[in-house]
Amino acid sequence: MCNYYLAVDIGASSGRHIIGWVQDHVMKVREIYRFSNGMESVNGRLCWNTDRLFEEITAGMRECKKQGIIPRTMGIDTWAVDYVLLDKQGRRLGESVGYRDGRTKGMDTRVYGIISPEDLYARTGIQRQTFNTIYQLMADRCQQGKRLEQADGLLMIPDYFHYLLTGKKRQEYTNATTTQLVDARTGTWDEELIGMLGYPKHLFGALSMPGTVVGSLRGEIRRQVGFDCKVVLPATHDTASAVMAVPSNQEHVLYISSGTWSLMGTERPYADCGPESRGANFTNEGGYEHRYRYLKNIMGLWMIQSVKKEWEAEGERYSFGEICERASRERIASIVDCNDSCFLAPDSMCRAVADFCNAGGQQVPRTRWEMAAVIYNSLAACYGACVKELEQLTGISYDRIHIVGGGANADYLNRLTANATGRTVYAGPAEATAIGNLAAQMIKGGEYASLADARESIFRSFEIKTYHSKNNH
Ligand SMILES: Nc1ncnc2c1ncn2[C@@H]1O[C@H](COP(=O)(O)OP(=O)(O)OP(=O)(O)O)[C@@H](O)[C@H]1O
Ligand SMILES: C[C@H](O)[C@H](O)[C@@H](O)C(=O)CO
Repeated sequence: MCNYYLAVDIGASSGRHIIGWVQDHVMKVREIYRFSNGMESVNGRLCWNTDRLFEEITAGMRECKKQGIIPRTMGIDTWAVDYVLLDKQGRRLGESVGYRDGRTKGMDTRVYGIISPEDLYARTGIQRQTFNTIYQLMADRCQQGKRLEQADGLLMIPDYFHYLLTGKKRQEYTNATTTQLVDARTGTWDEELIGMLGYPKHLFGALSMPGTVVGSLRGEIRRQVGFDCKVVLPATHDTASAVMAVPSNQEHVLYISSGTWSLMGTERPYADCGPESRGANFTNEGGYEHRYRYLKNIMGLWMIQSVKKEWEAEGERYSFGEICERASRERIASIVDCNDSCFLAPDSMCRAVADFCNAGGQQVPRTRWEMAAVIYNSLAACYGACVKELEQLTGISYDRIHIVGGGANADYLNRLTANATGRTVYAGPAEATAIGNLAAQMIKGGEYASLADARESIFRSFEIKTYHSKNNH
């Protein structure tokens, strides 16, 4: 008899319930339930529909019961930086505004009036992104009257869902670091910084590490889903979970966690909060066992998701596989800077890409497939530049790149990446985030002795495709 574990992995574009178990030291997984996700406009703000997402979470749990698979433990991971405020009764206070909403415009200037960007980076090691929680909280303070002062609790999105499941409020460490309010050295909230910014201190409690037991399901949830189980914290930031599933125990490994975003970097035992890292806008996000994810956010497959959606609105529906394959036949050479802020939340991604090409005197894509080819080639070019920066900053030469996440399925992009970086690319597993989520639970459950043990098992359990570069570095 094997033990089942349930990972609920909710990305910015889709969520899924994945059941995992270990047999003869091999990890097996099975998808039980899948649902879509995306920000929705509420009163002119881009928000997450947390009520619907929670309904999807319990619907997937009911499906587990229906299939006769009762997990021993479960855990939820999601994207980072966004949060829910709670009132004194523990109810959600207002909407959970999504990171692509424009409310943080100008909030960085306000924060820098209180603390310089240099000092902020030296303390937290987190890259500057206009949507980090630190700036969102400033927007809350400046634009939402007394909402922040009235709040009795602040939970990041997965913490909020764990709370709805168990009634227990926990603030998980890996996701907390993306707020840009955690001290990179101590791994605890930077209370002095929080005080300087005037954020209510009672919102920031003790941080809990992945592997912590949150508790059992509340009675109401037990009745709804038809079973009880323990909720165990995974690395609740999806990127932290994905990196746990990078299938290698080599000392120096480069990875790209490729989904809505492309997170490219390496795992390190310490944070580098120095001026060179700040200048290159690398981040030091907190990872499992206080490892650090030294990486850069690259706009990622959001660009492809966006053009796909636009084409669908025009009545043309294509799968990601089809888009990728058709793009591979094109020869257009135009390249855009994927990290330009014009691609963060444009009204039309197609127009934003075309305008960028036009402004630089490059060929403007004329067809859908040329548009997709420009995006894939631009992402690969960005990865190529990022490898160089990483090698310069770390002083280490890397010979391989592991691509994990849904983007590992993008065959054409993998080939372009191998050529643009001059490195061998290993693509897979595609469900790395859910697998990393499961790994944290399975280590807690005694199935694996350590993260190294889990990674070795993941390497043997899932298909990993190899792409050799035509341009050796
Ligand atoms: N068969 C495929 N061919 C090409 N690309 C693919 C394929 N399958 C998935 N992708 C790419 O992977 C991306 C989805 O990644 P993933 O499923 O990890 O998304 P997500 O979980 O919603 O995002 P995230 O967790 O990063 O926010 C898609 O946007 C798509 O571009
Ligand atoms: C804003 C993004 O959510 C975040 O930076 C990224 O790490 C992520 O969570 C991708 O899923």
